[in-house]
Order: sequence, then C-alpha cells, then structure tokens
Amino acid sequence: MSRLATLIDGKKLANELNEQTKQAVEALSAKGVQPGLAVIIVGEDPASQLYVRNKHRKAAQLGIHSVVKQLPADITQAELLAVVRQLNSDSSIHGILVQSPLPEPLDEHEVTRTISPEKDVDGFHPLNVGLLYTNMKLQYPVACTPKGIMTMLAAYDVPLSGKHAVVVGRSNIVGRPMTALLMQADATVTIANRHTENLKSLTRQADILVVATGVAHLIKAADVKPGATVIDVGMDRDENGKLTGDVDFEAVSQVAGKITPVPGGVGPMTIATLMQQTVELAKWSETSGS
Ligand SMILES: Nc1nc(=O)c2c([nH]1)NC[C@@H]1CN(c3ccc(C(=O)N[C@@H](CCC(=O)O)C(=O)O)cc3)C=[N+]21
Repeated sequence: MSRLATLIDGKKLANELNEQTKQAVEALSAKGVQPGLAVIIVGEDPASQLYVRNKHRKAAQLGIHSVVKQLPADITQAELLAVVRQLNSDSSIHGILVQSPLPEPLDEHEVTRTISPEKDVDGFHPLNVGLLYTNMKLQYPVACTPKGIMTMLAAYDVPLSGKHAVVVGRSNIVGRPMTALLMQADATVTIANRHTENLKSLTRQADILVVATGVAHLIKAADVKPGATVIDVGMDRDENGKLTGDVDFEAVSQVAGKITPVPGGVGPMTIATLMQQTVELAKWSETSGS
C-alpha cells in the first residue's frame, strides 16, 4: 500500500510569514523605527552572491532597510572586523549577517564573536547559543533555519512532546540549534553525524527526522518510519546540476506522513525567518532602550 505524504509547503508558509513581517515593518516604521539588515559578503562565489541578492530583494519588498557590503576576497581579518564593528555602532542597522562560508584564511568564528549579540540576526554568537541551550526565558535571536523549521512543524500540527526526533548533522547553523529547539519542545532527541554507526537503524525510529548532511538522496524509503515527518535541509546538486535534497523525495513521500520538498521547503522559510528576526531585533532594541 503506498501512501502519499502531506507536503509541508515552505513556499506558502514563507509567503504568509512575509506578509506578517511586512505589516510589522509598517507598524514599526510608523513609530519611526525602520528595521535595518546588513549582509556582509566576502569574495565572488556565485552561489553566495545569489543568496545575498535574494535576501536583499526580499528585505526591500518588505520595507526593511537593507545594506549589502560586498568585500574583496583578499580583505584582511582586521579590515573585516572593522566593517563588523562599524555596523555594530550604526543605529540604522538592527541585524548583521556575514554570509558563510568565508574565503580562506579568514576566521569565521572570530567574526561571529565580533558581531554584537543584540544584532546577531543569525543567532550564531556564543552568547545567543548559550541562551538557547540553557533555555533562558529571554528574547534572543535563534539560527534561522531551525527556527523556521519549528514554525513549519507548528503550522502542520506535528506533535513533538514525547516524540523521538532524530537530527542527522551537527553543524552550528542547523543541527546543534535544531537539537536545542526540539529539546525545548520536549522531544526526545538523537543527534547523528557522519561517524554514526548503523545510521539507518536510527533514522527508522524517528517520528521526526531532520536531515542536514549535504549528501544528496542519502535517505531512502526504507530508512523512514511509516507516517514520520521528514524535514530535508539539504541543498545539493543532482547529476544535472539541479537543486535537490538529502532525501529521496519521490520514494520517501510514499512512506512518510509529512515531508518538505527541495526546493520550496526549508530554504524559503530560512529567508522568511531571517526577515522576521530582523524585525524582532529592531523591536527589542526599542524596548531595551539601547
Ligand atoms: N550567515 C549565513 N546565514 C545563512 O542563513 C546562510 C549562510 N550564511 N550561508 C549559506 C546558507 C544557505 N542558506 C539558504 C537560504 C535560502 C535558500 C533558499 O531559498 N532556497 C530555495 C531555492 C534557491 C535556489 O533555487 O537555488 C529553495 O530551497 O526553495 C537556500 C539556502 C542560508 N545560509
């Protein structure tokens, strides 16, 4: 018996979230605060430039003040940090994002630590990561991809409390913060990585399976529990150069209960969440008086 899973439509949810963000921008702007986002991109990598252009376009559509700092690949670490510090002290900017990855030999971790935690729209600063892991009841930014995934799970009424969530991948931008958010939602969380033995025996136990490995079509139908919710964070290229995910979508959607597509799943929600969080940072900067 084959069953066709419910599609978790990231594009549609992103459009809805962007509509809310647009209204929030209007409300804030009416009070004299236009949310501002600065994106720093170093070097000429075409994929990174495309992402940054997309973010810039979306921000402009929503009425967010958007600044793109295109810096040369041979910039020094000290020069890059100076740009970050200048944006830290620019009151028209509420969110700062440094597009990852940075070219060698730049030190991305030091750049992340230099962004003011109050403007860390990616939620990558160790202070914000610490707040997330200690489950502090405060307002702080959270990595946009996992935060967007939580919005998707809520919109599709996926139960988390008491459920087994398996996260494949432990990166700072997806796997680790995803784990913290799922724990906050009272899921039982297993974190796997490329060294995990018997990976597929774990993924088969997942009620919620989040895959962020960068290995195209790693997850097949036999690796998924019938009825499970499958979230594909992959952005891989197939043999024809087409964007595809870490999940074999055609086969797995016959087994899963709910599933995200690539494209049109997690990607658009990441950008929409980035915009949402830019507005939140602008709001918080008002209430904290800083
Ligand atoms: N500091 C930093 N923060 C990031 O959030 C960050 C980053 N660096 N570096 C790169 C990754 C990647 N990322 C994506 C966002 C949206 C789509 C997206 O919208 N994808 C569309 C399709 C785009 C296409 O067709 O290529 C989709 O999945 O439907 C993809 C990838 C954010 N990243």
